[in-house]
Amino acid sequence: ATIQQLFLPVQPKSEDNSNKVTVVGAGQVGMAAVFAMLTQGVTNNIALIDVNEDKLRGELMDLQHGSAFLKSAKIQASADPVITAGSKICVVTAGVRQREGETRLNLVQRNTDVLKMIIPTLVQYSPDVIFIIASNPVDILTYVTWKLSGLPKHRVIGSGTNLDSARFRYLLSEKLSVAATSCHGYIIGEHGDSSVPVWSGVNVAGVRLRDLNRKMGTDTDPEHWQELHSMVVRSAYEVIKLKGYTSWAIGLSLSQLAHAILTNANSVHAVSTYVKGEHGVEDEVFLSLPCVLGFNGVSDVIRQPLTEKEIYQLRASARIMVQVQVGIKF
Ligand SMILES: O=C1N[C@](c2ccsc2)(c2cccc(Oc3ccc(F)cc3)n2)CC(O)=C1Sc1ccccc1Cl
Repeated sequence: ATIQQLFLPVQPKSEDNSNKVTVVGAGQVGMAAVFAMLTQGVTNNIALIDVNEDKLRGELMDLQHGSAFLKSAKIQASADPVITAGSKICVVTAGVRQREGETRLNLVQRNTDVLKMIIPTLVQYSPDVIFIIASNPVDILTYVTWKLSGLPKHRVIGSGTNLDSARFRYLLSEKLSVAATSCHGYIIGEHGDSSVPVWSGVNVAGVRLRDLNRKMGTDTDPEHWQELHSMVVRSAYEVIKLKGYTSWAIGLSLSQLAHAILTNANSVHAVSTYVKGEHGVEDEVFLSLPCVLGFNGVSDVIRQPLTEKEIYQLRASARIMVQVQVGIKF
């Protein structure tokens, strides 16, 4: 037959799971992350999990139809977690969205109930997995995943303020007319409205902007740099109002985190990590700090010198995390 004539079989093809990534949740964030990882060549082995089988099938077919434009990607999609076996990374975007007027604790409990069903199974199929949590509220759900997974804390990471920092760097790049990749600055702490910009670290080519304007980030700053951080928060709400969700920036940020881990880059990223013992935080909470990411997840946390005010804000967030965490039914 034709195929026999075409091929002389030499040996079975190998199963390569060396860069296998599972994405849980085929929603806007999950699919943006999948698309970013495939088009950036972060991985060519993806398992996509969701409860909605029709959505999964549609996304799988649509992605497979792009194969001629991708580097021989192997894409699987199923509601059955067996396809995730042997994953190096599992990106969790699954979760329910906050309802009108819903309390954060209620949202946390509903998302915890989702995680209770999937995290233990994912660890069984991929015991060496590293989790990257993107579901909200991300800092608390990263803690929940750590507890449910039983994995060491360096193997459970939250996207945290990676997106906040990316938006901050974009706004800075617009203000300075310099590429965002050359504008450095970290937003740390609790993801979202209460995040903490570390003004002392904002720099271009190592030149600290605060050395040029000592009032930077204070209420008496004539240049109102604090406005840049407020814009980070406001733009999140603006995007929701305009398109109903966010996807591209968070998808790219998740792809970058996966890339750092899969290539053992040891590059530094603001991600939500176990911060007990740092900056005077005494509780078992996850907040964002600059972390060195490689094959084993977080290898180091960067110890930035912080102002009294920055430390106070971190500790205030830690107290709020604990208040919500003690109310969670595992
Ligand atoms: O860009 C984003 N889109 C979001 C969203 C909401 C519905 S779909 C996606 C979004 C936007 C605004 C508030 C908002 O409020 C929430 C709601 C629940 C929750 F647990 C955390 C934040 N969520 C999720 C989210 O975390 C971001 S990033 C962000 C959010 C607020 C301030 C600063 C930043 Cl950097």
